Amino acid sequence: MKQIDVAVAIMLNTEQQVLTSWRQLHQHQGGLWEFPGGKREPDESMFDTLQREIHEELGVSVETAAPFVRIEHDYGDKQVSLDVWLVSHFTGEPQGKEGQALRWQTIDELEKGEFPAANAAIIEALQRASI
Ligand SMILES: Nc1nc2c([nH]c(=O)n2[C@@H]2O[C@H](COP(=O)(O)OP(=O)(O)OP(=O)(O)O)[C@@H](O)[C@H]2O)c(=O)[nH]1
Ligand SMILES: [Mg+2]
Repeated sequence: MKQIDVAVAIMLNTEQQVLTSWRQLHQHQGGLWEFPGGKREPDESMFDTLQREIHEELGVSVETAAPFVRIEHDYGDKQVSLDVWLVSHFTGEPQGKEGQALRWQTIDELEKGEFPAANAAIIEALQRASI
């Protein structure tokens, strides 16, 4: 089975809130909220992907990130492997560089039903971990 490797960022601010962004309707799993990130390109490490995607989508530089969890999910039309990182330090103020809406929420406020199905396991892991 061909899996798509995706780097996903849990961007944390100083108030322990997490950044979520809206997936536009034309995207896979569009109309739902996500954690920013995207697909790995050939010859990139997952950390390279994380830094590139976060710079492209939010205009900020990831300074410190730690691997958090890896989630594999089969959507039927696509199989994804989400490599989820906790980003505790970044420089710049996140902006929706691709026109996407952004919001900050506490971990308790994250609602599984607003995200793609693969994210339920990420949200559970965040809510279990005391971050
Ligand atoms: N970024 C991101 N992708 C997710 C999440 N959850 C999830 O299932 N995915 C899936 O991961 C895949 C890749 O994400 P993406 O669409 O952001 O990839 P990308 O930024 O490279 O986009 P592009 O194809 O427009 O260049 C999509 O199939 C998407 O549905 C999530 O929380 N964040
Ligand atoms: Mg993306």
